[in-house]
Amino acid sequence: MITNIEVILADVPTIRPHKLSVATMQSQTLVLVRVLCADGVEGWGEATTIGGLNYGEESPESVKVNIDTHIAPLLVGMEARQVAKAMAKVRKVIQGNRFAKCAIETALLDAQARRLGVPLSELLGGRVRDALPVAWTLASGDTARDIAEAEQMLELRRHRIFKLKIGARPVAEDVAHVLAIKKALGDSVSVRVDVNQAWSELEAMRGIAALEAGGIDLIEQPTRATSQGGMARLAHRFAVALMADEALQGPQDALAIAQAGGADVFAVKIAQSGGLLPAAQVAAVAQLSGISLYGGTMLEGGIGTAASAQLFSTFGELEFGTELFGPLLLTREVLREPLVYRDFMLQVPDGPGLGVEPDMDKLRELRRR
Ligand SMILES: O=C(O)C[C@H]1C=CC(=O)O1
Ligand SMILES: [Mn+2]
Repeated sequence: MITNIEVILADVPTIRPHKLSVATMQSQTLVLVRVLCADGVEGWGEATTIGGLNYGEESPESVKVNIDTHIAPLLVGMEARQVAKAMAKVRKVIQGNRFAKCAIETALLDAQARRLGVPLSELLGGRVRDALPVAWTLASGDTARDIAEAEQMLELRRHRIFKLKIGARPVAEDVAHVLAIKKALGDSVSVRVDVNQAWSELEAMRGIAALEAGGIDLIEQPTRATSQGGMARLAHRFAVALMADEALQGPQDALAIAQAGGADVFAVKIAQSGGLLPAAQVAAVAQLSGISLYGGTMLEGGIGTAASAQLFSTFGELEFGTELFGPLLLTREVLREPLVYRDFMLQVPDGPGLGVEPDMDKLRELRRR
């Protein structure tokens, strides 16, 4: 039986300012959900988002209030082993709130997988890989600093895929910044950009043409998430891969984008999809439609990152890799044993459930009061 659900907010500074077109992050608010069950098993999930309400429509505080006030009372007293039944109730009664639903579903699945003594991946169809390629995001805003940072990552053998956050500056300036970095790093690394919806369709036509000519491998969410027609026209026009991120808020969007030819690649995000199982459906739509997969992040800490890794390990095809570097952007670790990044890959934890343990002493110190 589910006996208690607790939501913890923890503010953790980032290792450097992280500049997106919608916000500059100096810290990240981790939103952690802990589900306690009568049989002594507990499960954890994460609902971390980016930049308060700059990026999405749920804030850390709204997730906490909505779980505490509306979602937890629905679940306490229900059978903890019946995860699908519990989530069906939440999905029937609660509109929206995809991040909150994801954290709850993750925690219930974590508990159930621990009970069964299997890694969470095995409840999601079973893993086909034990390590995932991980991109690093260069977002200091400074070209020389970004190049130095990328060279350091190559040296450490931590990342050889780099995603650049652009869209805050005029198109020509952003293009010059990206191409200078591409030129400095050479052809053995993959350089990609994320515009976070900043461009108009006309700006996108100019920007993408220049980036494609400069050897950039992937263009993420160049235009407004709501402009599905625009993305489809751009995807039709250019050979370089275009990826949907903010436009993908679950399986229904996945189906509509696939039918409209509105992307070559899907950034699958567990929270943005509304949970691990809806995210698996997003991936299934992609695979059935000939759309490539990429494992996205909301810059979560170790718990959400482990949950994402458990799901992405089940994807048969993962052509563009992942960006599960969230914990590496944070100055504090919340796990007892940090996730392992080695040889450009994140090792998918293989213990029961998420395969990671939160450090309660560190959380007590970091949590908001
Ligand atoms: O993809 C996004 O839009 C959000 C996030 C993921 C990596 C990063 O640097 O920001
Ligand atoms: Mn993105």
